Amino acid sequence: MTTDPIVQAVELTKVYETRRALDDLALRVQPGSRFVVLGHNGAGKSTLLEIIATLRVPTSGSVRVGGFDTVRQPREAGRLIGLAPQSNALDPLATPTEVLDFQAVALGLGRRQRTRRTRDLLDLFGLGEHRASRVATLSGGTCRKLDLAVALVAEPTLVILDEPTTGLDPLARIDFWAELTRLNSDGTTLLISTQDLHEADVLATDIAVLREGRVVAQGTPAALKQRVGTRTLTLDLSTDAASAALVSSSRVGFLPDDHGNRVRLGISDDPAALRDALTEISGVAGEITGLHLSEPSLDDVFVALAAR
Ligand SMILES: Nc1ncnc2c1ncn2[C@@H]1O[C@H](COP(=O)(O)OP(=O)(O)OP(=O)(O)O)[C@@H](O)[C@H]1O
Repeated sequence: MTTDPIVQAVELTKVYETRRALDDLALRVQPGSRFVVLGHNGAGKSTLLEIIATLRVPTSGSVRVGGFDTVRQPREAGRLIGLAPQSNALDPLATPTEVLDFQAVALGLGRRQRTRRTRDLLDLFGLGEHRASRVATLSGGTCRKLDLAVALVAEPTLVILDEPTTGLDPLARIDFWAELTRLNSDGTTLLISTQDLHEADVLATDIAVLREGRVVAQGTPAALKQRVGTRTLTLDLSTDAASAALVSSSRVGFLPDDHGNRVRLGISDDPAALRDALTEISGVAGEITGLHLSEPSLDDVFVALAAR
């Protein structure tokens, strides 16, 4: 069964003066997914998210959100979207209660509705104890939760987050990822940009890898890893000399590692390749002191794509 995408970008191009930030880009985001746009600095992530969020106009091509064209029907499209921007745009002197209430006023909610919505969102993100503290005194993680709460005031079906965990410490990031997953489990679609491979791996149901304004790969994390990554066999030998001898004589392609006594081999499921690798390992000079097989990672995906 196919469902209509919540976001569909077609032949999307954005040129800033002479700089082509997006180049004939195509993208489909399915409802209910956690869709991560992954790319280095300058890949075009913010530009893409801002066009989808109706904040920028493309040079050519189009984006539809929930079927509404973001240029011709920005109000209709915008009603479906909650945006948590990249930079911290919160007023440092306001309290979380005031920040949320201000957003509710901007959306035209009545007083009773505003009070209820503010209270519910403070509860949802465990922000109750900070309700009357000034934003300037809150931790980075708490501010990011408040950013997310602001994006949710309008009860959007699509939440867009631009590099949401930049600057957070590891525990705050894990906590924030849990909030995002919980939010998504209620059916909200998440569209997230990041340059962090680990974040993409933890969060994404779908990933689009962006490079120089183009989608160079798209799929589930598992599919992307399978597509470009082979498993890696790591072997520790008792001496550096034994590992050097294996590397120089290897026919299956053992490579040296930073650790002098360690060698690595990219390995596939092909039975003949496996047999050849095992034959070489069994003939190794010296003792094998460690053996480890690791699954392909998103790092492998990135390295493979960067080499093309
Ligand atoms: N307002 C602008 N005027 C001119 N060039 C811009 C503008 N905004 C972005 N660019 C350029 O467009 C390209 C894409 O930028 P964008 O901010 O979309 O990338 P990004 O992947 O979000 O990068 P980052 O991770 O650093 O935020 C970059 O080369 C950037 O310098």
